[in-house]
Amino acid sequence: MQNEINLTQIRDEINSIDKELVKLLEKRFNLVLKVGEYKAVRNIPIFDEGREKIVIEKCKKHLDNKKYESYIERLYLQIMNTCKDIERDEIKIL
Ligand SMILES: O=C(O)C(=O)C[C@]1(C(=O)O)C=C[C@@H](O)C=C1
Repeated sequence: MQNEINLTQIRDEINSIDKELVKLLEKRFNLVLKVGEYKAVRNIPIFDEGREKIVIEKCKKHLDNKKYESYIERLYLQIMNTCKDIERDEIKIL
């Protein structure tokens, strides 16, 4: 059926975008770990509210369609929460 073929094609495209997203997220995680190490050796707190606001504002500006702004905001809060978890879990300064 035409509709099923179309669904498969769209899902293939989603799969390939997910592949790129995961690769980029992994790069982001690796960079965040470097920030975490920098902070750990200097005793700087992981959470930086001002930086998180800047990240969200910058990301919203990258959107072509402003109707997604609040979704990008929520998604980035979640991404940064996960990044903070990674910093807490992975960085062990003895
Ligand atoms: O830039 C930092 O200071 C980070 O630790 C990275 C990051 C982020 O994921 O972008 C994570 C936690 C902070 O609250 C702010 C930003």
